[in-house]
Order: sequence, then structure tokens, then C-alpha cells
Amino acid sequence: MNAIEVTGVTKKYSEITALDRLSLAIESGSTFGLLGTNGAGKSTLFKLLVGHIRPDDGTVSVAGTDVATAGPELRSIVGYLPEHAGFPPSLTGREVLEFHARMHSLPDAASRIDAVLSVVGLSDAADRCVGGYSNGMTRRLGLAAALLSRPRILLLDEPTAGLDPRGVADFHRVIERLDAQSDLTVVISSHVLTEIESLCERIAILHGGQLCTVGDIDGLRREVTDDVRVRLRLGDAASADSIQTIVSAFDASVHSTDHDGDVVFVDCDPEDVPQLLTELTEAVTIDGYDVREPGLERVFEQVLSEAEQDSQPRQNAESSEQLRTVSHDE
Ligand SMILES: Nc1ncnc2c1ncn2[C@@H]1O[C@H](COP(=O)(O)OP(=O)(O)OP(=O)(O)O)[C@@H](O)[C@H]1O
Repeated sequence: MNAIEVTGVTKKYSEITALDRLSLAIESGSTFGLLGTNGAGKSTLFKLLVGHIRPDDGTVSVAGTDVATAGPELRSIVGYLPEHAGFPPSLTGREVLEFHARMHSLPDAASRIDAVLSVVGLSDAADRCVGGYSNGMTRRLGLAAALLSRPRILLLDEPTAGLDPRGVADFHRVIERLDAQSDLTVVISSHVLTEIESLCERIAILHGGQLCTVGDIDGLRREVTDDVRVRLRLGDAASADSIQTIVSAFDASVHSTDHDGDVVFVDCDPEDVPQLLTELTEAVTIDGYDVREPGLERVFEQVLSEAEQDSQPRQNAESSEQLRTVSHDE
């Protein structure tokens, strides 16, 4: 069964088309990644799913309920962590949640608040003022608020943006625990492709308000390439040119090379890796290497470049410069 069904949805903000005839179904119980460039329409989709805005055309349903006609029960179906969730700094974490519980008329507020504080790891900080919370704690409080009404669907809009690596890891652990312990459907939007790769099974990529692709990550990778990516750390600066000379002898199977400082990336046929490494180590000093599956960034870049070739320039499209804001964690 699908937790989310969006059919032919268009949403405009005056002359800006934020979503353009979008159709997307997300299966119940899955953790789903929503990717896209800045301004692709991800936050707009979340706001439609939670009923904060209405589509100009098309239908949106969550857990079989049409959002257009749903009443307050929508709050117990969908939990939402917005991109910019702020709380009154003078309230404690617990008081913030008590306020949310009153808004949602939750019957068992006190025990529910204790439970969600424990899920997000804020029990010890519950009676401290939110103004003294770190960014990571504030995001986890936002997650606690989203979980308060025991939703069946959880929407997380860039949940780890601005968090330090430990904050990111803590947040991921909470999501993984939620994923393992329940049949919750989680939809995460993020610009950090490695985050989506580690948390999600399926993804959709949006661009200019349109759906470019949807599918499971491994399947999309296979559609894009059979290559592996060899990452080489060079022992001396002069060897980047030598590498180019050597890999050019493999031109049928080496599909691209790139470098970042003293690290060189070679995308090639997996069968050619042993021969390539042998020849390279004979010719240049290599301090280390590894061989990886192509990252999700390969899928992302390919899908977007195809979408850009296919589409007419859009009045409200963000500049191609912004494509580079997507994080590539090499
Ligand atoms: N309230 C609004 N008024 C006018 N335009 C808006 C409004 N909200 C969003 N937009 C525009 O709609 C488009 C989609 O915005 P949206 O915030 O949904 O994108 P996004 O994919 O979430 O972007 P980002 O990754 O930068 O957060 C953008 O062109 C944006 O400028």
C-alpha cells in the first residue's frame, strides 16, 4: 500500500511554478529520499502533504486520506519537521512539547512527551531552556514534536542541515532506530547525498518542480553505469599528469578521470582495475587507494544533466551555479 500518493499536482506562487504536474507514490513503511537542486520544489511538496498549502491542480493523499478534505486527524497521520523549525528560547524543551500536545489535543500528553524525549535522546535536557540548546538538540526537539502525535508518516525537510558530524550521526541513529522499530514511512529531503544513500532505499529526484526520476538507489545506479570508482592518493604532486598518460591507454574502459588535490578518481570497468593498478604503481608513487561503487552523486548529476537538456529554460529555475551546492562527500 502507498503511504503517499500525489497525482498531477501543480502548485504556483503567483508566476512561479513550484511544482509542475507532479505525480509520485511512496510505499508504506519505507524510508524515502527526496533530492533536488535548490528551488526544485521539495519543501513545497512537504507543505502540501501536511496540508499547510493547497495545490492549484491535482490531488494529494496520505495514508488513503485526501488532504483536501481531511480534518484534524491529518495531524495524527503526518508528522513534519520543517526546514526552519524555531522554538521560543525561554521555554524548556518539555514546555515546547506540552504546547504542541495542547495544539493537537493529545489525551496522554505527559507520558507521550516523556516517550518522545527519550526517543530523540533529550530526556536529560528536557527541563533546560531551548535558547541554550545546540543546533543538533533543537533539530531533535523538532523531531520530538513531529513524533508526538504518533504519526504514520514522518516528513523531514533537510533534518541535518547545519549540524556538526556528531550531530548528524546522532540524528541518523534516531532515524535508523525509528525505521527498525516501526512501520513508519519516513520521507527525508537532503542535499547531502551520502545521508540519503545511508538512510533510504528509494529516492526521487526533482528539478524545476518536475519529477526527473524515481526508483531504488541500486537500480538507478545500475541504469547510470556499471563502472567502479577507483580513488588514488598520490605520493607526489607531479604524478597527476603521469596518471592521465597511463589511463589514456585504457581509453575503452576508463570512462572518466578527475582529481581533487592529490586524490585522483578513475571511473572504469571493474575488470580493468587490477591491470590499471599494476601499471599505475609501476609508474607513479601511490600512497593509498580504494575501489568503490559509483556514488549517488553520479546518478544525481546524470539525471539532472538529462533533465536540463530536455527542459526549456524556466523563468523560475535557479542558476546552474546552485547545482554545485549539493554536497559530495568523497
Ligand atoms: N512562499 C513562497 N512565495 C513565493 N515563491 C515561493 C514560496 N515558497 C517557495 N517558492 C518558490 O517555489 C520554488 C520551490 O521552492 P521550494 O522551497 O519548494 O524548493 P526546495 O526544493 O525546497 O528548495 P531548497 O532546496 O532550496 O530548500 C522556488 O522557486 C521558490 O523560490
